[in-house]
Parts: sequence; C-alpha cells; structure tokens
Amino acid sequence: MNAPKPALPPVLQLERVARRRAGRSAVSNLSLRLDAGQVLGLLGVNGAGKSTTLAMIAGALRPDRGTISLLGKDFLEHPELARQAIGWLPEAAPLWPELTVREHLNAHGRLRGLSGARLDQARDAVLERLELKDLARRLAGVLSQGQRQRLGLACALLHRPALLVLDEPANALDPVQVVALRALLRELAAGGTSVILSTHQLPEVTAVCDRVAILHEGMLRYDAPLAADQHDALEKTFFNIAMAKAA
Ligand SMILES: Nc1ncnc2c1ncn2[C@@H]1O[C@H](COP(=O)(O)OP(=O)(O)OP(=O)(O)O)[C@@H](O)[C@H]1O
Repeated sequence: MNAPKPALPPVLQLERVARRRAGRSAVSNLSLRLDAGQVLGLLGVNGAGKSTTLAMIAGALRPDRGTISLLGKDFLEHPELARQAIGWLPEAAPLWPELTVREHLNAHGRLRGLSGARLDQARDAVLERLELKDLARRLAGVLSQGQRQRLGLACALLHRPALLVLDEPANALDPVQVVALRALLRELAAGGTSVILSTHQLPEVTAVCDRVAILHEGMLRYDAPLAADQHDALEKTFFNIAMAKAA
C-alpha cells in the first residue's frame, strides 16, 4: 500500500495578524488560510481593512503582530519569496508614465529574474492574454484608466506567481473586460494559481470566488465557501455585517 502523501502547506496563511495605521487599529487578530487554486473574495465597507490586509500579504506593509506564511515558509524571514511567488495589483497600478507597456513588462520580468527567451515568452503571453498587443509601444502616461488597470494586471501575472493579490481588479474596466477578467481568474485558478481579491462588487465575488471573507472594522466577521447560486444570501450576510452597530 502506498504511504499517504504529506499534506501540502497552504499557499497563504495568516495567523493573528494585526496592524495599526495612524494610531488606530486597521486590522486586528486576522487569521486566514488559502489553498492552491482557491479564489477568495475579500469584502468590507470603506475603511474595513481590505487594502491594509492585501498590502501586508504582498509584503508592502509589515504586520505589527502575527505571522504570514507563504507556501509554508514565514514570509517575513524569506522576503525573496514575495518576489517569486506573489503577483500584486494594488488599488492604483503603480506605473511609470514615461515607459511603454512593453518596457513595463520587461522591467517587471527582470525584477523577477526573467531574461532572454523566457522573458520574451512571458511578456508576449500576457500582452496577448490581456489584449494589450496593440498598445505594446504606447507610453503608460497616455493609457486610459482601464488600459492602465490591464497593464497592472499583466505586470502582476507575468512571472506566473503561485498567489495573485488583487485590490479591486475590476476598477475602471468596461463590461467586456470585466467578463474577460472573470474568465482569466477562473482559468488561472483551474491551473492551480490562488487568488485573493478585494472588491465592492458583490456580483464579482459570486462570479469568480469559491470563498468569501468579510472584514468589518479590521476584524474578520465571516469566512465561508461560496456556491455559485448564493448571490442573495451573500448580499444579506454582507449588509447584516456592514450595518451592525459597533458593540
Ligand atoms: N496610508 C494610510 N495612512 C494612515 N491610515 C491609513 C492609510 N491607509 C488606510 N488607513 C486607515 O486604515 C484603516 C483601514 O483602511 P483600508 O484602506 O485598509 O480599508 P479598505 O477596506 O481597503 O477601504 P476602501 O474600501 O475604502 O478601500 C482605515 O481606518 C484607514 O483610515
């Protein structure tokens, strides 16, 4: 009889993570786990702590307390893991106006250790997948908001990270691109990529996520699997949490 395979470590695990900002608690006592191929939607009203949480996961903000591990390794002790294993799209894609779309992708690829034919292949694949081919030689400074968002996504995806961290990824996308983004995220998840995304759009969550977490006043108030037909139930849960008065 074959010995049972050892369980894989979660792609992402947060344990009792806390962070204060401007002297106030922004996130407290947050524990979350994400396995390979899961798509987790992070919901919450303005100021609930979503962006702070995603910035900590992406390594851009250090937690005051708690641990974050990536593929079973403490992420603060192995910061190089973030570069290899995470693709991050912050709330506003950080772009250099004087670089072209293609130059952005080259720069991101090199930062992630890609070069030569591997870089060319990775760059051309995301240009194609995010419908940016015709814009490859355009300066980022003259892109529309939705085009900037697609370039930000392309930069996050380029090195095929194990974990994609997306802060309101559908922002500024037109309805055609929103549908294309949904298909892209489902396709990545089917290939084993894990995704954590924050959004204010409940339909986005029901369309692409298999789990939902709701933050309120920096605390995790809900974390459960989501079936495809649960839009109304999710809306009810969200409003119950969002409208609750602080205890
Ligand atoms: N750069 C900052 N400096 C100081 N405090 C901040 C900063 N960014 C966020 N905060 C504070 O941290 C808390 C959590 O904010 P955060 O941006 O994480 O919430 P959010 O859920 O992403 O909100 P939104 O939906 O409005 O984007 C809020 O009280 C906010 O005022």
